[in-house]
Amino acid sequence: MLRVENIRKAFGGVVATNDLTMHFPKDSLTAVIGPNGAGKTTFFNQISGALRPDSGRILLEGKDIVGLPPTEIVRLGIGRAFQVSRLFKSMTVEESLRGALLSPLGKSLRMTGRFPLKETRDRAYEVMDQLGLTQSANIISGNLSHGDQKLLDMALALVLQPKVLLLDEPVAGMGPEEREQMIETVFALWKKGGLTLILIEHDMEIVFRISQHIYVLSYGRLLAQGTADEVRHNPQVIEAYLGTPKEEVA
Ligand SMILES: Nc1ncnc2c1ncn2[C@@H]1O[C@H](COP(=O)(O)OP(=O)(O)OP(=O)(O)O)[C@@H](O)[C@H]1O
Repeated sequence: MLRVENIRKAFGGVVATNDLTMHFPKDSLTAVIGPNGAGKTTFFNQISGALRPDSGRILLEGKDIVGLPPTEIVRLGIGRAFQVSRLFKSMTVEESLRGALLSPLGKSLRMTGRFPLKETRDRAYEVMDQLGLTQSANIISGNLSHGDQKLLDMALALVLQPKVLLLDEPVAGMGPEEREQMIETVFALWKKGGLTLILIEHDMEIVFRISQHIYVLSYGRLLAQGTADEVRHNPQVIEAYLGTPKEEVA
């Protein structure tokens, strides 16, 4: 579904992503982890088109998307929910979602037939149902709890029916209960099928629990990859996180 080949991005002397090659098969759930400053956000920024790689290719279903504007990348099927919610704070949840569908981008998706629904309301409610937001349909977005704001953030990406969804730290800043709920929601969403999910997350317990495949970055490079068990016991990963190869991560 999505393949990045040798992407490199430097900021002055800092190489934030250094020759990264990764593959995200259709309908997979993959986590990208790494210590602070490893290059995770820069990696997402390149996929979503916010940053252009200095070199390398990003192939979505075989088409190189490097250099395309972010709106075009969304139109091609890559959605992103942000670490910090960017919401229409003064609109209700339903209005926000319908607003996204009525935006030029939403309209163009509907017209190309990838989004065949005539009624934006139906689509808005479908996504609210999926994420457990229906009861909050009439609440002003700015008044939602932190967890529900993150759900709305995800809903705004989902309402446009992405093929690939980038989730940037979905449980950041949440208490244990909210965190559990969010992970269940994300996992159920992915389980339903039809979505290739890529997750940046600092909470290792969650990453190890739900990911099919994990890529570990360190100083912009791919340090390790594999299943949860492979990564958890990888001495290089343990060293990168704990500074000592003697103990195990988590
Ligand atoms: N716009 C920028 N200008 C200069 N340096 C940057 C910029 N963005 C990122 N960097 C640097 O690139 C490196 C990778 O940063 P990035 O934010 O991608 O890491 P990260 O893995 O997402 O970190 P965190 O987990 O702390 O969010 C860091 O050294 C960071 O200081």
